[in-house]
Amino acid sequence: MRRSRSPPDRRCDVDRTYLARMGSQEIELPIVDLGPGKQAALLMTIDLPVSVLAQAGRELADLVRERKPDIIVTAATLGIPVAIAVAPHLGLDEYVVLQKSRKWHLRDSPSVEVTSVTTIDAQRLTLDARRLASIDGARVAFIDDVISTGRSAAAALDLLTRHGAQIVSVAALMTEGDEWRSALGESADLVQSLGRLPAVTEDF
Ligand SMILES: O=P(O)(O)OC[C@H]1O[C@H](OP(=O)(O)OP(=O)(O)O)[C@H](O)[C@@H]1O
Repeated sequence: MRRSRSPPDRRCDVDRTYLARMGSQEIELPIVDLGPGKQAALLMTIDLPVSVLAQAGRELADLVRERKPDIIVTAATLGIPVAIAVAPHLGLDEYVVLQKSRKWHLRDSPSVEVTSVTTIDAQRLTLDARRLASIDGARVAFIDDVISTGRSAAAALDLLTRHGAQIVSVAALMTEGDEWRSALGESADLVQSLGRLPAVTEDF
């Protein structure tokens, strides 16, 4: 695959990749279809080299640290490696995952419906009832890989605040476009990230 060395935020129209700046690092992302007439530069944390994600975790922790979180909460699936990369740099050994798989042991746990930018059908974010005590009254940093429409983060914040969380940061490796600002409302001011991807568009 031919690599373009264009600066961040330049669109690469031939090789179908996009070079983005994520903190101190440059990452090359595939441009993919996200439904009829919609394309995006796709950041998948499972496709990043371990060393790149580790460095990003250090740098995202450097941003979040000033908010003094007691605990990190993330959303399955692709936010999990980000939470694990960030936590040690904040001196945190515990994190909570809002799960998406329907499980017998979660059938009595609180949940909320969500449809993200990538998904075709609605999913549910579930907060394991056994972890409610870790959330109630805690300063929570919600950490995800990407914030695009903002619907996942907004749903997560709704679920967490209903169970006593004080949200002090909504952090992501990258934001995508600006749609998330309206979805998050006042909580948009809490967003921290290492970079920005172009909006999902018809003509990438
Ligand atoms: O701002 P939004 O439009 O909500 O998009 C962002 C969300 O989309 C992705 O998750 P996805 O729903 O693809 O699930 P996955 O992590 O399980 O792949 C990503 O991990 C975020 O949680």
